[in-house]
Amino acid sequence: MNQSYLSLGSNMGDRFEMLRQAVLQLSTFPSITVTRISSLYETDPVGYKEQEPFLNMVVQLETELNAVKLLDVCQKIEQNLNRKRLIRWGPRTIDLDILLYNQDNIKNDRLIVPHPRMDERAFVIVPLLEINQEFKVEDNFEVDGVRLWKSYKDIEMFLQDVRMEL
Ligand SMILES: Nc1ncnc2c1ncn2[C@@H]1O[C@H](COP(=O)(O)OP(=O)(O)OP(=O)(O)O)[C@@H](O)[C@H]1O
Ligand SMILES: Nc1nc2c(c(=O)[nH]1)N=C(CO)CN2
Repeated sequence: MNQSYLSLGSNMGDRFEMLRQAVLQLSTFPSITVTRISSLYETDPVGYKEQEPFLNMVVQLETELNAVKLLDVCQKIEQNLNRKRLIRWGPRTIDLDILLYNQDNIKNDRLIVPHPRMDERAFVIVPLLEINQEFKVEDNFEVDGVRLWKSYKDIEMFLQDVRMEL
């Protein structure tokens, strides 16, 4: 069995519902078990700044899929949730990135793992540290623009939560 961590982010439409649907689709995929979820964080946009704040979270999962197959699933979920992306690092309904896959270092034409930009992204590191205390951060790591938005006791409580957010 393989363990992986994914980063999820949304800043278009009903951001909460996008995250909830993405985790629901992951958790109902046959060879994936979502084992932990972080809290949800509201985060200032990084990279391209002229856009709405994001909701971000990180999930831990176990899977029999190899990393490229897992990426296929992530991209399928992005399509299902109607992701449209016009600007690099710009607004999106949902983004799923593979942060870690076991302790593997992967580099091929579709995938780089660990995710090459994760170390500099507080919106990734803060939720990741919440569910993976073994992850080592750089000494000068700064947390800026990341605010706790909502926490859940467990995955079921998250999946059952229904709210309308515009
Ligand atoms: N670890 C990874 N997780 C997800 N996609 C990756 C990874 N490494 C490389 N990729 C590739 O990156 C491509 C572009 O991904 P995407 O459009 O989500 O980028 P982005 O989210 O805008 O930017 P960033 O990669 O900085 O988060 C994907 O088609 C995928 O093949
Ligand atoms: N706060 C925040 N900023 C971003 C995000 C994101 O998920 N959260 N995703 C990006 C593209 O990967 C670019 N900038």
